[in-house]
Amino acid sequence: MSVYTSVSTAELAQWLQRYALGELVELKGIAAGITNTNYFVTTTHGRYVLTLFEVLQLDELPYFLELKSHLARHGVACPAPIADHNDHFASLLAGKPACLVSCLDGHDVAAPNAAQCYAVGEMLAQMHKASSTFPRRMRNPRGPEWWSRTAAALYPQLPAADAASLRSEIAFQDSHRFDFLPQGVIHADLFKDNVLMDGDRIAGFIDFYYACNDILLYDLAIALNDWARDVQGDIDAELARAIIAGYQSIRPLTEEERKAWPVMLRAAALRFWVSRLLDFYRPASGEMTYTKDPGVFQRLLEAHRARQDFWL
Ligand SMILES: Nc1ncnc2c1ncn2[C@@H]1O[C@H](COP(=O)(O)OP(=O)(O)O)[C@@H](O)[C@H]1O
Ligand SMILES: N[C@@H](CCOP(=O)(O)O)C(=O)O
Repeated sequence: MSVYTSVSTAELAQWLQRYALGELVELKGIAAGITNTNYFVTTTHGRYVLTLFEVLQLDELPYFLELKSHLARHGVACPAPIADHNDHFASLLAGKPACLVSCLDGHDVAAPNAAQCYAVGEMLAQMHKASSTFPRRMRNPRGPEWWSRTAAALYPQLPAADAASLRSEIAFQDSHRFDFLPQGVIHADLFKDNVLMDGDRIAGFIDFYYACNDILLYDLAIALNDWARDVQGDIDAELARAIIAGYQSIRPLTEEERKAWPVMLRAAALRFWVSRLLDFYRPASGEMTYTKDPGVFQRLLEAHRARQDFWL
């Protein structure tokens, strides 16, 4: 149950007075989620999601909340943050930075079909286009400098063959930088559990807290590596083609992006292999995460290395 910070109805009713949302009717904890505390909040005006941030500080929130607001304003499916009477999206509640966003219909899907993959690709391209006018910037906290530094700290703990494989991929990625490719705001973690689906329609992208400015193609690679992965852990060609086709229906890839695509798929697998290794070997004390299997992305990376056809 991911309710780390308890909020009483009295405390919330008092806090809600800073909004034009009516009176509190119901407060219900949300079991899903890993990092933050989430509640469904029903008021006399409607239904919202309350997030209490367990890691991010109040002054770190504007990029993420203003990005969601910008995207929602442009019709991208994502929760819209609600502003209070001071025109702020976030303030302290129960000692934690907290915000309210619109509540979306839909659920995450564990085994998507091709139509759902197409819809995710299409919405991702819409997000990339809509964020081109977003004025704030955020560097990627988990880019090449981070994965090199993190891997260096992990090598002594890894089995020798895994360390060698990781070293060789980092060297390969270092020799293939693509800073000249189209850049913009990327979600950077568009896994299946970060998209709410209503049938084949996208109800909304959620969990924007790795969003940053980076290479757009890299975001498509991150999404494909999760959405199109089959139960054996390799990529299902039909689902891969669907997500790429959905993306290109809105933003066709350039010739340079098509050339970079195989390397980008490997970079996207590397990033999550390293973060899962970090969680596995160095769980931060008191960190409230469930360890996910790093081997999933190690095997996917090895499959990408051996591949000839990349579904373009
Ligand atoms: N705007 C929303 N509308 C409906 N449900 C939401 C919304 N935001 C989050 N949820 C629900 O809360 C769960 C946890 O949200 P998530 O952002 O993944 O949390 P965490 O930041 O803790 O990982 C989601 O799986 C979803 O069920
Ligand atoms: N989608 C990632 C995990 C994202 O990080 P978290 O901090 O939200 O757990 C993965 O599956 O590795």
